[in-house]
Amino acid sequence: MGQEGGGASGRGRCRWPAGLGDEDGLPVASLGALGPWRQGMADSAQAQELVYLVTGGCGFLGEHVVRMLLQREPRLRELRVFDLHLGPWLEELKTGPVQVTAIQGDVTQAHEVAAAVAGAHVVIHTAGLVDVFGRASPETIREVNVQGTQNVIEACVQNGTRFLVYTSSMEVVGPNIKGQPFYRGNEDTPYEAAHRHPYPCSKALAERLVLEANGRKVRGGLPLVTCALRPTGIYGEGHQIMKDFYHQGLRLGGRLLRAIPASVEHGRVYVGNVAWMHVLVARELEHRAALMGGQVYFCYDHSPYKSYEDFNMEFLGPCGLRLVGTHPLLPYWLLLLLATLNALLQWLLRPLLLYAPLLNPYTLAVANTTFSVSTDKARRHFGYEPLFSWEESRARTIHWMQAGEGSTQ
Ligand SMILES: NC(=O)C1=CN([C@@H]2O[C@H](COP(=O)(O)OP(=O)(O)OC[C@H]3O[C@@H](n4cnc5c(N)ncnc54)[C@H](O)[C@@H]3O)[C@@H](O)[C@H]2O)C=CC1
Ligand SMILES: C[C@@H](CO)CCC[C@@H](C)[C@H]1CC[C@H]2[C@@H]3[C@H](O)CC4=CC(=O)CC[C@]4(C)[C@H]3CC[C@]12C
Repeated sequence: MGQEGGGASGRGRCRWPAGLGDEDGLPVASLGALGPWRQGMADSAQAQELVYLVTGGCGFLGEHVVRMLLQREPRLRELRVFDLHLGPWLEELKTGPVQVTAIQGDVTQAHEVAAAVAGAHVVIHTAGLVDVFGRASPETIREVNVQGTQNVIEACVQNGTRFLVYTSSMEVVGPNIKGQPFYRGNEDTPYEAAHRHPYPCSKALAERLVLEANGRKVRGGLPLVTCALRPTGIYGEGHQIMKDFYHQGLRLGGRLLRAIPASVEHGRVYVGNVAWMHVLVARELEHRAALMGGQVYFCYDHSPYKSYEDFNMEFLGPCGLRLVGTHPLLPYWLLLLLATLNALLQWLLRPLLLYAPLLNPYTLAVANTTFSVSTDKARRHFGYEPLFSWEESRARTIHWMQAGEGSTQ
């Protein structure tokens, strides 16, 4: 099953596995009066029968998915949390009615993945190496993001697990190497998805593998049903880069210097809503396999369209920082020079130490290119509505920022 329409497909200059057809014309879901959330709640009298596996369940997004599943999936019997590094917070979840099983493992190790998947009904695969700063080698990024995903798919097939949700990324589409804007586009918007950086290349390859696997026969003969969610830049409780900016601002005496024009629009989405979308998709894949199988969905909510820096100020402002300048304080050519110098320094210092600042030519290009989404595909296909309003998402993020050490309030 291919994507709906033939638009922003993520088919770029990375090396792709064998082609996948682009089928179209799927019927639009009619959800009736009850949205899926309320249907789920109505299900609460049902037996707790399902086993879910969340890979990367101790990461920024993964933790929110784990907590959301425990709160909003009444049919859950066992929740397996698989991660390279297990968080201590998992312990407190083990006292509830659902069996929470922590599995320390590596997605690049096929046998570890297979053991974790055995007996699971649904896999939510969020594990990934999120690195646009040159911390890891391209080979490692590929190994974790592409081979790790292939291992997850094979484990589903071998074990008879039928439902697989993959956390992809907007980066699968863009911004592309030409720096072309993607302004409030949707899943069908035509856009040349051409990448060179290892992270978007790896996410695009992995997404392709997941979509191609839709319809494969799993053990027992039934078809695998897969789909991919593409978050834009995620923010919320646990967002490390937001904390990095906060500390950078403190070092600069409570100021951040504007580097990117305010007119460059960035799509951002609250982590609680991204987690909610994963939970809903996982639940609805079973009932709407023909419609949703092999599909991609951007993750979206009611967060406002703003530049990356102006958006961050929604949270950093209440923590006592201010953004200096209505226009970039440095000309773009100078920023690019600094970014290039950073990349050169990283290369020179690599034998001695890891130098990986936020600014490099790739992050500058992403921050400086409009990429925002406007779509209702998730609502049409599986009744998604954001669980958290913008006001609530903002308040929760500010609360988390202020509770952290070093807050100026
Ligand atoms: N942070 C963002 O703005 C966005 C993230 N994404 C995607 O969402 C997913 C989650 O990202 P975040 O939560 O932000 O990153 P994160 O780094 O906080 O979480 C990733 C988790 O995967 C685990 N992991 C890494 N390598 C592993 C391996 N070999 N085996 C098992 N576990 C491994 C890490 O330990 C970590 O807990 C990733 O797939 C990422 O590509 C997509 C769009 C935007
Ligand atoms: C030029 C600097 C001046 O302040 C600002 C640099 C900001 C960058 C570190 C970020 C700007 C855009 C971010 C990326 C974007 O949100 C999309 C992403 C999707 C993912 O799947 C992973 C994370 C990221 C690549 C995200 C990373 C940080 C930025 C490049």
